[in-house]
Amino acid sequence: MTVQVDRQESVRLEGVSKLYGDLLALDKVSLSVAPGEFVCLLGASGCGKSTLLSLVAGLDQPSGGAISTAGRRVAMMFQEPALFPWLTVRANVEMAMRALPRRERRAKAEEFLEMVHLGGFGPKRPHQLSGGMRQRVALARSLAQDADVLLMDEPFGALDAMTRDLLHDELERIWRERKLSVLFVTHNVREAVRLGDRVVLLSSRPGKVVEEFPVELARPRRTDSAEVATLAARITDQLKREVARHGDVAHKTAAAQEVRS
Ligand SMILES: Nc1ncnc2c1ncn2[C@@H]1O[C@H](COP(=O)(O)OP(=O)(O)OP(=O)(O)O)[C@@H](O)[C@H]1O
Repeated sequence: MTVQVDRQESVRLEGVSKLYGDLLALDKVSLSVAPGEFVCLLGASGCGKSTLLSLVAGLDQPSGGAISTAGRRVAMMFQEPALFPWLTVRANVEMAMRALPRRERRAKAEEFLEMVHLGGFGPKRPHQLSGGMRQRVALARSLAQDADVLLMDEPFGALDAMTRDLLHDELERIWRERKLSVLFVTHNVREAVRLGDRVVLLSSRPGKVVEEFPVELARPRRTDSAEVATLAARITDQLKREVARHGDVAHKTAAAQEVRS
């Protein structure tokens, strides 16, 4: 099934379901991301957030429904930077641009490293960098794919709070400068409110969109501000209600049967 995407959407999911054998991971999820929009996806552990990103990235196929990225280039970034340890930082970024001539590739890699504040670190190896710096390299590599849509799966989940704050600032700047559409998965409600134009809450498995929260706070925001804390508390309450519903086996079985039939 194909899905029409209008100019106001970079990514569109319509009634997307995903079954792994008997396990229904996603149940008729409909969601869209506008060009230049930053959408954060929250939900209990195992509710299908990573599954959703991998479907949008085309790494796997949905069992039902349709997904479109309207021909836009999509890059994905994971919690682990997954750099090649035997290559230099610059060569890791260059890997994303193998189609370009060597000289151009090298110049662009330097440009992307500057963008993430790692100018001068190109000749280093990943093990010579901190965790935050390695994640910056991964971000530079994603940007080097010349993507319009950036899918981010808990990219800062393993970092300390201070490093995460710095990376939030950098990601926000790059998102604005490059007019990216971002779909950002996190467990951290404050992080979602700090970054998102919109926070989408998925139910416990099978994942379904239960509520969307527009974030109308001025940018740049501070993770520790009262405004962020207030909205984060509201979202957390709703998230807790979803987690509490997790034992609803009858509902899950019925939904799985419906997708299969
Ligand atoms: N390739 C797979 N084969 C079988 N089951 C899978 C596969 N990938 C994910 N699942 C299952 O699908 C469900 C959703 O997993 P997924 O990783 O998408 O959730 P998540 O919301 O990203 O979880 P977390 O927040 O813990 O990272 C889980 O029950 C998981 O065990």
